[in-house]
Amino acid sequence: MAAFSVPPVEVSLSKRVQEMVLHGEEPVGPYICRSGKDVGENEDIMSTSPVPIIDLNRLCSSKISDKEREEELEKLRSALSSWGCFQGIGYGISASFLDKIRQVSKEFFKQPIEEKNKYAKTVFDFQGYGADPVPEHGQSLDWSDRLFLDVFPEDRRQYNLWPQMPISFREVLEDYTEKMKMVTEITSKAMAKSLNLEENCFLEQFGKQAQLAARFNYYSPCQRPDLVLGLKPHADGTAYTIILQDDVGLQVLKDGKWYTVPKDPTALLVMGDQMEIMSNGIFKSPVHRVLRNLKKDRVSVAMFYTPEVGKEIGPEDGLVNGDEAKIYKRVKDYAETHWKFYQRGMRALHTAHV
Ligand SMILES: O=C(O)CCC(=O)C(=O)O
Ligand SMILES: [Fe+2]
Repeated sequence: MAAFSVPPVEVSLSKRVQEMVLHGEEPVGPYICRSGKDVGENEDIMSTSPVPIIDLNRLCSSKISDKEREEELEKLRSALSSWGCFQGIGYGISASFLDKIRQVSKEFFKQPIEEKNKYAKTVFDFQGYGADPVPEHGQSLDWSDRLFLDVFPEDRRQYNLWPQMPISFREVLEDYTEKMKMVTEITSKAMAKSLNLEENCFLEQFGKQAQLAARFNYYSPCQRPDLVLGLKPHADGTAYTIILQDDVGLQVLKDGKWYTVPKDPTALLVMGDQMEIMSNGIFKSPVHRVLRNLKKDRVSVAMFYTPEVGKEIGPEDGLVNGDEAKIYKRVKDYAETHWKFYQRGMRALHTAHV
């Protein structure tokens, strides 16, 4: 299968965008529309989308009948094999806590650049404040502000890069990390059960030291949302990513059409490439992007969940009948392979095909 290729963006535009971000400028003038669509495309941002909602409480609670549980599992399987993602609710995390993590994220980004630059990273680093690593000449850059922090295993934390302001940032992120560990456990088990597999099989593949990294994204209001994207079309190289948003802007591609992920204060969106590999292609990993908004800013927290460093993962035995049926092979550190393609605006899933 050919790699998914996103239309290249002019090198000059990429450079210009980065310079403008640094100087807090807004885009004006005849730039190429980065989504390749007509001006005014953002009008569909408010359209309601049928991105499936899965109630995880219905899968875990003893008060739910077997029939209802089966129905929810079927819904989950169908969501992941058609949309490749779902909005998860019922994880048992309070709305007020989710508001807290959105709040500290926004407060961090609203600070003056000098304050944020205390946590600045170089263009070669992953962790810290600032744009993605930029080794590729002409790599297309996103119109967003970012903070990227490894949060689990704990020895990967670089606390010197964790913001000291707002004052509660560290405590809230530590708490959020614990909650996300619980979310990955519930989600991985639910995914396995939806495929009639032993519930721990995916967790065992990821390993006990599976990694979590938080990417805080901030998209300021933009005078020309028709000209720039907050985040270019891409898929995630993670086992799966868990996205918390405070407003609309995120869109997923399905059957050639972009759908806006609705705003739901307690929902966590789940999607990622490695689940496609481990489910032997039954689940799909969707391409997604983020649009900018004329008047409102937006914050999201993407928690990247990846297998332990150096751990091989592959299609579950229960899903393949002999090697012929295998669509994907076993891979190791796929997220790194993915990253190299991502920087060139491409997908990496073809590298995992048999
Ligand atoms: O901002 C969002 O909602 C999406 C973020 C995302 O796709 C990413 O960080 O990979
Ligand atoms: Fe993403």
